[in-house]
Amino acid sequence: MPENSHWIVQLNYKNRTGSFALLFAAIAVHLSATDTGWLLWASLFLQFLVYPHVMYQRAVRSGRPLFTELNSLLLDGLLFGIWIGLLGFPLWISYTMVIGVTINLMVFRGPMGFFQAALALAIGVLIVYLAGGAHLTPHHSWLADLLCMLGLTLYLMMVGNVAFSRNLRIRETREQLRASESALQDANHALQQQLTEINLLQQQLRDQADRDPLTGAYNRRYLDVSIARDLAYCARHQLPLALILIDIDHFKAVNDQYGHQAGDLVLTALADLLSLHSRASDLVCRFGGEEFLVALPNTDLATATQRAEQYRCALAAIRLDWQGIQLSSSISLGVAGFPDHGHDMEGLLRSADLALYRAKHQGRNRVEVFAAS
Ligand SMILES: Nc1nc2c(ncn2[C@@H]2O[C@H](COP(=O)(O)OP(=O)(O)OP(=O)(O)O)[C@@H](O)[C@H]2O)c(=O)[nH]1
Repeated sequence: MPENSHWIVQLNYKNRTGSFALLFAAIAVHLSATDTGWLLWASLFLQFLVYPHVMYQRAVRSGRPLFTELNSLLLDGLLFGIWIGLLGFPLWISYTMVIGVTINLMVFRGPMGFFQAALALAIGVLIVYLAGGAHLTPHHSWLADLLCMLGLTLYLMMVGNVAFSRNLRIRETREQLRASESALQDANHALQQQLTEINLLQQQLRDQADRDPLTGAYNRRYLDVSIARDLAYCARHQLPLALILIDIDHFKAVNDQYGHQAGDLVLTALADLLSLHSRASDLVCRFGGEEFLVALPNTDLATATQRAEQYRCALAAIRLDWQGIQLSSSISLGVAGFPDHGHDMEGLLRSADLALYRAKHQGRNRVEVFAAS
């Protein structure tokens, strides 16, 4: 028996060989009470002892075993109809055949199977009738009836057992599916978390690429991209834009006197202060060593000058604690505005730098606005 043939083919083979053998015995008992010719005996032998094996070989060799098997069930019905007609409708034998064929087809085809079984049986009987062989002699033989009852009972028990084991298998499969689904959900959840972490890390990396690591202010690279965009926007909408260039006064002296780390403290404090006194749309950038630049889109010169003054006063007012020493610093600031003092980044920066230069030369700790001289 090939192991890889369809399970329905296997099942029907077992079912057919067993139940046909019992039917053979029942019909043999039934016929032994009558005067039966050798042809009928031979037919009985072929139908119930040889036919199941032929049908099985046919299904196994078929490219569509399930389809072939279901067709064989219809053929069973037709042949059973012929036997019922030929035997003169013996009660238990007929009943066993009708129930067997009907249940077999209904298992695989539902209610449609019932009608197909009824049709196949009826055609079988009709063939016998048309051939003139039909007669009604439903006499009883208790042994034949007993064999039929036994066969039918065994058959129904087997159908019930198959239904039970298939149902069990379905339940197990469903549970396995549920477990896999839950594992998949867990994996999906973990993946989502990893994705969120990756996004966060990417965002941090982007931020790090755009910012100065010491002060957290934006770096020159970011400024170049951002200011070009802001300038284009302000030019298109005829809005002002101001730059404030800021330089810490005598910063070298802080480093020399208190050390580089004290200088770092001043730089960080200034960056924090600039961010604190700026709008979200402003850009605070560390421009060089101790130089910062604030870009203020949509801000006129007067407002920018006020802001620069605000920065200056705020730094002058704070004292930074460095190892018990109170550090104080001042800044000089140069202010330039678009479009009056330059139309591009270079022009504006040059103007702001000149204003800063003047603030330094006029005594430091002051704000100067660019003025063409
Ligand atoms: N602590 C610290 N110092 C820095 C950093 N970057 C640049 N500097 C120092 O900043 C100082 C800048 O000095 P200068 O250009 O002479 O300017 P200044 O001493 O501020 O003098 P004025 O600008 O003329 O008032 C140098 O000593 C640099 O070493 C930094 O990241 N940390």
